[in-house]
Amino acid sequence: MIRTVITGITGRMGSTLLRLARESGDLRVVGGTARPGSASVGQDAGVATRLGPVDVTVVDSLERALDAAQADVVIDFTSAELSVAHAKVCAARGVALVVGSTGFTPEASAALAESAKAVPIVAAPNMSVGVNLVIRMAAELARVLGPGFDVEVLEAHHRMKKDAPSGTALRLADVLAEALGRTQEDLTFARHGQIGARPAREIGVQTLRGGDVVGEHTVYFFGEGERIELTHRATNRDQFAAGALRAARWVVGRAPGLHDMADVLGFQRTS
Ligand SMILES: NC(=O)C1=CN([C@@H]2O[C@H](COP(=O)(O)OP(=O)(O)OC[C@H]3O[C@@H](n4cnc5c(N)ncnc54)[C@H](OP(=O)(O)O)[C@@H]3O)[C@@H](O)[C@H]2O)C=CC1
Ligand SMILES: O=C(O)C1=N[C@H](C(=O)O)C[C@H](O)C1
Repeated sequence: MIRTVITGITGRMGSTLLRLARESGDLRVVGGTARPGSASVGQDAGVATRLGPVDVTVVDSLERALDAAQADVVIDFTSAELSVAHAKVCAARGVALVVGSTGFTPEASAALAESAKAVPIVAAPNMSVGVNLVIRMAAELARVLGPGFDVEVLEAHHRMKKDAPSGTALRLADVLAEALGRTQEDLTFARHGQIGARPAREIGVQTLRGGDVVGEHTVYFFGEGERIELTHRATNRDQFAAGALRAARWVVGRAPGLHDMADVLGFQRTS
């Protein structure tokens, strides 16, 4: 059994992870955390998430969770800031980590990489196998279609999402830029007013927010007389959680290092 701690266990992803881990047969949830002061601290995690008792008491810090139970891996879908702090705790305690949080600044990414010198970490903005295939396919399409096509990325998420553009849209933009020999300077995140003709090198990244949209990403390749649209639509969170559990199985026992879902899935890296 892989002894697993889930941070933010009552969150949208945390509760999905708890449900799927419980059904998995090979992962045992031995700890869970929630925000200090949250009503769920001190409750059974299964009761707090309406799954039914799981005999895991929610605590208010990762340190407390790791003091209370020996763990092989921590799965963290909270926020970039908190994931950096959790990675430091994992590094100090020698526990492997899976990070699904998004919204990383360059400094936060560097801090995560620092912790990965001590323990193995898998971090990816999207843990769905389908999305990771779409990312690969987008890079391949860009390489084959070349500069004659204008490339745009559109993402849509629920009204509660805190970061924009989504981590997945940013990853798509990065792999598209690399495939097309473009740079971060070529990424455009907003258009308004007299913007003039579209620069040929531009890669647009646009954001929609509303309702309960789980996660949608489309890459448009606009050509002359034709266009290609590559779309992924998540209709629930199970595939993100299933990917994270797959990453947890993969990361336990690895040497220290920072890994992506592409490594977990055995893909060649695209960026
Ligand atoms: N990689 C992937 O495949 C995916 C990534 N994500 C990313 O995962 C992250 C979480 O998303 P989502 O589950 O929708 O967000 P939620 O807000 O539902 O979950 C985050 C949870 O973390 C809790 N939390 C806040 N502070 C602490 C703390 N100090 N200690 C412990 N827990 C804390 C929150 O509690 P409270 O509600 O009280 O603030 C909340 O329950 C986001 O960055 C999102 O973009 C999401 C889906 C898929
Ligand atoms: O916050 C979300 O919900 C999601 N966030 C991830 C992202 O930012 O790419 C992945 C997924 O689309 C859901």
